[in-house]
Amino acid sequence: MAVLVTGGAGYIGSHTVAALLDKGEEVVVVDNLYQGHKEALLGGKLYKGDLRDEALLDRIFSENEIDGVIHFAANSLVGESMTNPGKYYHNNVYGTLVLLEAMKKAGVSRIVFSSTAATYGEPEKVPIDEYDRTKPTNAYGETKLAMEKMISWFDVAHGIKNVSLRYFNAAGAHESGKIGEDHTPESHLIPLVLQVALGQREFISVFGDDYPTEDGTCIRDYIHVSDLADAHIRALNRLREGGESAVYNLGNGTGFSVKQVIDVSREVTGREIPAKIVPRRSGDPAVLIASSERARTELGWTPKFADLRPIVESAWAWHSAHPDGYGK
Ligand SMILES: NC(=O)c1ccc[n+]([C@@H]2O[C@H](COP(=O)([O-])OP(=O)(O)OC[C@H]3O[C@@H](n4cnc5c(N)ncnc54)[C@H](O)[C@@H]3O)[C@@H](O)[C@H]2O)c1
Ligand SMILES: O=c1ccn([C@@H]2O[C@H](COP(=O)(O)OP(=O)(O)O[C@H]3O[C@H](CO)[C@H](O)[C@H](O)[C@H]3O)[C@@H](O)[C@H]2O)c(=O)[nH]1
Repeated sequence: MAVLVTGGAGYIGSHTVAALLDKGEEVVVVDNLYQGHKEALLGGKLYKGDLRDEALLDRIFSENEIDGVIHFAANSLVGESMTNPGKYYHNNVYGTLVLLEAMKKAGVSRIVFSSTAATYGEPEKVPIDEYDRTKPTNAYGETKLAMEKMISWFDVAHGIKNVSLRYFNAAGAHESGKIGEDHTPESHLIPLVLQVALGQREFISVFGDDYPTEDGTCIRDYIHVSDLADAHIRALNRLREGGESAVYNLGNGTGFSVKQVIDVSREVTGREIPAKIVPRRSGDPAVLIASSERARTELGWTPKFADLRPIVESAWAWHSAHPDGYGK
């Protein structure tokens, strides 16, 4: 039996593929390589193609014995989702519909889904737990919430059991040093800060220092990509054991400000890392911190990277050894 990983050549997907292979799982990947890199796959069988291609999905399910799906494939740039929401509904929501229909046809009844803290929008309280209100403030988060709900209705109607994992800020790289984060364009804080350390950018823009936080910059909950990978496998195994559908937050439960991220990166890299305060980026909540108690209790999940420094160290190990990522 194999696990189908959609978007498996992407950042979090490739780390999950690596973790599945370590556990001796057979892995099948579908990725159109829009953002992904075939070099990021440490094994498994790749179908290069689009999730929205019904015939391709039917072929993948008929050529392989799939017992569960881990679904990462999506577009995830918040800013772009605000200027081109149609792209997000088409790729994220319609893509998920095609996947679910193909699963239904093939009789595959387990899916672990990449959701996001963006489903909550501006939090009513921190830490955020799974019972808190979901009110996305951008089209990306709205499509992820729609995907979660669609998957739940396929459970009600067709018994497709599911776990939606709402992750906070993914960061870091694989311990082997072989795979890491390589997005074009890059929008995430830690890789951008490290690009400044590498001399590839002149300075890091700090999006606002007038937030109601101690140092005025936004606070986020950074979670290591390998800890995320581990949670996906635990979620899949829970479904294999007959567990009910569920939603879990995945974060460390500790927040770090943008300034703290820059300071820790200066310590880790020993480089100066110039920073410039620029206006706020629209749609950024001041503080996002996860309560992951439910994942800890029900999945037995404990993040190995509980502090920011080792997360930045692992990211730096990747970026300094691969300054051009996977290459052009
Ligand atoms: N990176 C984060 O901090 C973060 C936080 C919360 C949630 N997420 C979610 O996690 C998932 C993975 O994030 P990531 O940072 O690894 O992104 P990524 O862009 O690196 O990976 C997504 C992969 O999906 C592929 N893909 C996209 N559309 C496809 C399609 N129609 N058909 C086939 N392949 C397709 C891309 O080529 C890419 O390899 C996304 O769904 C994202 O929304 C990410
Ligand atoms: O050049 C930059 C980039 C980011 N930031 C700040 O750094 C923090 C982290 O920003 P990221 O873009 O790295 O991450 P986000 O918190 O915006 O987004 C992450 O969490 C979201 C959920 O809230 C989504 O899931 C999204 O995919 C995921 O990357 C934010 O306060 C942002 O304003 C800067 O100051 N300068």
